[in-house]
Amino acid sequence: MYNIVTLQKKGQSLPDLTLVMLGAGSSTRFNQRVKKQWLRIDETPLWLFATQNLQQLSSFQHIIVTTSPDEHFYAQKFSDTITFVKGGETRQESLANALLHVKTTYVLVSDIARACIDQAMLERILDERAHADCVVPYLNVVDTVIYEEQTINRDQVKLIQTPQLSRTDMLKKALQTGTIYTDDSSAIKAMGGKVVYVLGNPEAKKLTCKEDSATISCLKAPSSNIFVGYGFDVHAYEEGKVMMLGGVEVHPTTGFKAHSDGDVAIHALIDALLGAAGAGDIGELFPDCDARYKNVDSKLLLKEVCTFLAKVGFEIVHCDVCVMAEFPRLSAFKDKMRFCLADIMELSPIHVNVKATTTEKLGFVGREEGVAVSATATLKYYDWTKV
Ligand SMILES: Nc1ccn([C@@H]2O[C@H](COP(=O)(O)OP(=O)(O)OP(=O)(O)O)[C@@H](O)[C@H]2O)c(=O)n1
Ligand SMILES: C[C@](O)(CO)[C@H](O)COP(=O)(O)O
Repeated sequence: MYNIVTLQKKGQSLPDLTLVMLGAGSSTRFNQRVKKQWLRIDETPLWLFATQNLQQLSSFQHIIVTTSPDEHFYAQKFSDTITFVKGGETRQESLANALLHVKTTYVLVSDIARACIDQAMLERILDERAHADCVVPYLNVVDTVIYEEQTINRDQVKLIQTPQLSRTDMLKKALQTGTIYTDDSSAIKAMGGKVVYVLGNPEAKKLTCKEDSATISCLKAPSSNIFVGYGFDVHAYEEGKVMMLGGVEVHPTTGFKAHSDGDVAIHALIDALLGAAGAGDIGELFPDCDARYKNVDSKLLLKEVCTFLAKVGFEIVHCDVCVMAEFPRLSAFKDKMRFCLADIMELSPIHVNVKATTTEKLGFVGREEGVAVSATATLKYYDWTKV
């Protein structure tokens, strides 16, 4: 667990300040399987890297991170000192959700996509807090600016950055108007609040498209560590059902007792994959009390897990599945399972191994009460510096 409260503070201590990190975007313009908030900077996801960076520059009474609803359960596993709030459809909706939890007089709101904020820039912002409803960093424009076919005076154009410091009461009020603004200062200004502009920093550039990542200097490559996960699952036989194992039909009339299709091999494999990512277990993603998963084809669950792992920054390296069954005999199906699983995981078939064994008539497998499967999976971080 990352213990962010123990990181050393270099900067000002502002006990009446909450930090809100906005990280619930859909990363559409980044246009990669991995979402930009989950790029690993060495071992740390970008959203946490950006949060820790600000936390080292100042003290905050409370830290809130907005996450996409699908990634909320996973983000929570990284820290027990951060409050995680599910984001909304727009940046503003995510901010409004976070503000419900803010109790301090001031709130500093930052895009997780602006990860390289420096001490001097943050101090310029914090130093102005008594003089404005919102303090906002900006950059001057150095290029000619044409707006609707007309060249306009570039000296009157500002490029707006984050973090922005607002009086919490003003920001809460400003967001109640029903208009969608692309930043906090625009909402406060529209309400007649006082906005003070301080110089930002080109280094605080927002990571928007893939190409930006090479130009943002504080972002370091992901670690080359390999992560191993282990999964185990058991299902009892049930007559009158098709038996699915490893995505393949292996028996027409004796299947498994289960909420889903009972593919015990895929379930063990999913647990191994989630284990390697530190993402809990299959029940956290697909609860067996959820009607959506009644009789569900487990191949679809595996696909969903693969999409999730890619989104949060992982690539699958290799999987090994060991099926323990007295019945049916599986040697004729092992290769079919391997190819089927490899196809779903978009792996070369050589990186999926399927083994079958009996348990020499011992235990519940030996008594032909059911089938047990164990699986391991290895993952590595997606190397966004090489693509
Ligand atoms: N519904 C949203 C949309 C955006 N954000 C956050 O607001 C910041 C600015 O948004 P942007 O960088 O544009 O991120 P995305 O919305 O993810 O990008 P895109 O528009 O390309 O999908 C980001 O840190 C993003 O995660 C958010 O918390 N909730
Ligand atoms: C808040 C912001 O980063 C200031 O420049 C920007 O407006 C975010 O806009 P986006 O549409 O969410 O990228």
